[in-house]
Amino acid sequence: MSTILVLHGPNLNMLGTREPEVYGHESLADIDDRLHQKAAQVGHHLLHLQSNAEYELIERIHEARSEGVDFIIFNPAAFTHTSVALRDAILASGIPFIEVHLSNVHAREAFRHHSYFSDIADGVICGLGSLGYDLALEAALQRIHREN
Ligand SMILES: O=C(O)[C@@H]1C=C(O)[C@@H](O)[C@H](O)C1
Repeated sequence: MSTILVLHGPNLNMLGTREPEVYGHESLADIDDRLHQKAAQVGHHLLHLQSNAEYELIERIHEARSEGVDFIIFNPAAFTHTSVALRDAILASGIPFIEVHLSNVHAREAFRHHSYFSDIADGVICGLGSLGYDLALEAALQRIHREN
C-alpha cells in the first residue's frame, strides 16, 4: 500500500462559494472524499490537508518525508506565485508531486502565469476544474505502480 498526500493552499477551504464561475461549485470536502474513495478502491491510502498558512503546509511537507508519503498532489493556490519557501520544502522532501490548479492560470492575470513549482513537478494540470485532482491521482497511481 502506498500513501498519497493531497495538499491544498489558501482560500481553497472556500471552494463552492468562492468565485464558483472560476473554481467550481464543489466543496473541498466533496473533492477530497472522491479522491479518498478512488485511492481506497485500489488499495492505497490518501491523506489530505488544506491550510491558509504557509508554515503549516511547509511543516506538513517536512512530516510527509518522515512518514513515508510516496507522492504529493499539490495545489499551492496563491502560494504558487509567491512561495520560495514552499518550493524549497518540497524540493528538500524529495517526494514527487503534481501541481494542480482548478482554473487555467495562464488565461488569467499576468501575476498568475508564474509558478515556483512547475519546473520541479512531475507534471502540471490546470484549467480542468476538480477533474485535475482526479487526473493527478491517476498519474500518481500509475507512477507508484511502475516503481513497485
Ligand atoms: O486555480 C487554482 O486552483 C488556483 C487557486 C488560487 O487560489 C489562486 O490564487 C491561483 O492563482 C489559482
